Amino acid sequence: MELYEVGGAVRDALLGRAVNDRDWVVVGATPQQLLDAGYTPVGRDFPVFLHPQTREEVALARTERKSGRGYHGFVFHAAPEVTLEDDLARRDLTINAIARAADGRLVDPHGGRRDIEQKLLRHVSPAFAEDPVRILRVARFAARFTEFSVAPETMALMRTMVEDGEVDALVAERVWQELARGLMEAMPSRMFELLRECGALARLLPEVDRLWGVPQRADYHPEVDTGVHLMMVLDMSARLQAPLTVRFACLGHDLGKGTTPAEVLPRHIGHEERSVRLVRSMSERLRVPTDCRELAEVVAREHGNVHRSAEFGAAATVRLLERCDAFRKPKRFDEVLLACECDARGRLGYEASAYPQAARLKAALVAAQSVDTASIAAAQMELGKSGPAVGEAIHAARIAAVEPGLAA
Ligand SMILES: Nc1ccn([C@@H]2O[C@H](COP(=O)(O)OP(=O)(O)OP(=O)(O)O)[C@@H](O)[C@H]2O)c(=O)n1
Ligand SMILES: [Mg+2]
Repeated sequence: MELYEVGGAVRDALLGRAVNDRDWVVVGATPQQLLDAGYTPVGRDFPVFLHPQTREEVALARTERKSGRGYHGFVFHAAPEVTLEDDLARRDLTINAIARAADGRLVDPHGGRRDIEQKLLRHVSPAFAEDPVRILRVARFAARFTEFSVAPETMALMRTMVEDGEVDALVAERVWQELARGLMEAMPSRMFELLRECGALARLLPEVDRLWGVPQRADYHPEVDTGVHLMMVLDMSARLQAPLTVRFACLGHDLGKGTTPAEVLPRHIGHEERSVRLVRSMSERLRVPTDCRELAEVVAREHGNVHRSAEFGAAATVRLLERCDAFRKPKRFDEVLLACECDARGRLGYEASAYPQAARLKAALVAAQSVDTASIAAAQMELGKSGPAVGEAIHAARIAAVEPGLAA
């Protein structure tokens, strides 16, 4: 049997990028031979094994045939007579279909090196269409390899796949997995722009797709278009190295602007509440993890208030902190502020602006946290008061604690 390194690791090495996970393909072996050599099988029917020492993934060379729609219905054919070339031919992109033998020799039947030089994301063969997840993969590779463009024939194929309803059959988990990865790349906007271009965004995230063509007030938003603004906010979240929770909150914060009645435009009165509902339904549909979803809801609801908080007095400031649940979740509150900063700076001409609201609210939270809630509660109990009275006394003490700092 022969082992070849394949896929992302070979690509990334040729690109001069750091290599994280390595994938291998083995040719001329049976599953039993691998088991005898100490490899551990992954899953049941999938011809993938873990190397006895390195634990890296080693897959039997295989061909794939699709027997159904969406992400179900794959039939694998792995046998000792399947060649390396057969295996490379079933892969998604030419840059991902290069193999490296143990002696360093490259096997590159689809011009992967040429496409790396020309910075092109190009599909290997029409078999690309057998796996609709690949549309999302191309989009997230575009967000990562920001210099690369999608070959016109690959874009055309992606469009046809969308028209054929292929992305409608994708399961939520796979969509979220790819979206989450793309959000974490260097230029998330490129993922969404590509998905939009091939029509997949309208199928997968209609509430996001709808934002293009929706105007905003030019005095707040010189870029005017809501979709353009959203892309700037996402790229700002990458520039500020925000975690996934924050990037997802950025994605959701203005969804409500897509359902503003035409006669109100370019104003968006009450868009925050509409955003919250849309974030909620989108999160449910995609099975978005709870931490992402909860942060996104808070940011959707409160981002306007956080922006305006520069002019808030002590009482309004404490109410904002309480609505954000900042006392119980101070770390999450930092993320709320970071998402709001991305929103404020994700506007044409504001990219380098300061966001003093964040420091001001953080200082207010620290001041309000100094309030000794336990002894206030005890004192109220002593007076025979309970529940709401305790809450009011704590609230008042927090306002008093915040006041001096805001005046300074
Ligand atoms: N839907 C898919 C998934 C994977 N692959 C192939 O399997 C390899 C390994 O897959 P994976 O690790 O998911 O992607 P990488 O290309 O390694 O990218 P990453 O850096 O994100 O791991 C890919 O390079 C590609 O050749 C494919 O053709 N179609
Ligand atoms: Mg990989």
